[in-house]
Amino acid sequence: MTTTDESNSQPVLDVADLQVAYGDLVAVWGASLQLVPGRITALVGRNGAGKTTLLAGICGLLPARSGSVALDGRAVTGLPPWKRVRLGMSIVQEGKQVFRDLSVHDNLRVGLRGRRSGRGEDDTILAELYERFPVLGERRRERAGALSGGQQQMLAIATALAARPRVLLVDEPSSGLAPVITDQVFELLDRLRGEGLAILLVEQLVDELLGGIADDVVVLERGRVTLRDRAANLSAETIADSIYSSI
Ligand SMILES: Nc1ncnc2c1ncn2[C@@H]1O[C@H](COP(=O)(O)OP(=O)(O)OP(=O)(O)O)[C@@H](O)[C@H]1O
Repeated sequence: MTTTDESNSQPVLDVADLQVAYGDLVAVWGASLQLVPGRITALVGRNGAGKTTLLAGICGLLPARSGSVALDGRAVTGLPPWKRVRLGMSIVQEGKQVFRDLSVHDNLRVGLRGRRSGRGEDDTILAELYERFPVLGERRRERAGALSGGQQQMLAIATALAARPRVLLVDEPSSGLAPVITDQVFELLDRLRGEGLAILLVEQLVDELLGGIADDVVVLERGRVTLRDRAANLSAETIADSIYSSI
């Protein structure tokens, strides 16, 4: 595996030697990575490499077989997902995961429930989200299922943001979206990075990643990390070589 210097910032998320399995089928064999505030780490690899499984292990949707996950230095490895959300880690799962039969507003209210603090701030957070996502404000009373695919993806991200995370895990947000909408999603992630979020982004669009959205790249191949480096040090060819190294 290739590794280079990490950022000077303290990691907010530290994943160490994490192994995740479905019964006897081990899908992730001891993956390690760190996320720091204000940086986007891209997680790439071909279909079935274990990216979604790794995200599930990090956020607690799947149990760790071994290894650890620490958030701000606190071990969260054995905690259920909702507790990790309360501690500051939110996930946007693949496939525009929204409650299609609930209104836009009620979807966001579900997201608010992930927060640790009381309800006093709910209106402030909702107002901030509608300011950030004006189209969601305009369509707040409509069923989420009536939104376009891009708007549903934005709603899924907004719902994750309602919990005010410091770490955001995002699984292939470009999936099924037109390039112009994908650009909008990446612009949003760029702004969130600027606001200090630590982001782990599963993405197949390697050219887009190297075009500025990724600060760091982690390649997963058959459940193992085969490359970890700053995006600035990498070319699309290097990444492709690593992704397909075992063919
Ligand atoms: N629910 C499941 N039960 C059993 N095996 C699974 C399950 N989900 C995924 N797998 C297997 O785990 C391995 C990793 O799958 P995973 O979905 O994490 O890969 P991925 O890199 O996210 O792929 P993709 O890019 O297609 O989403 C694959 O061999 C897959 O078949």
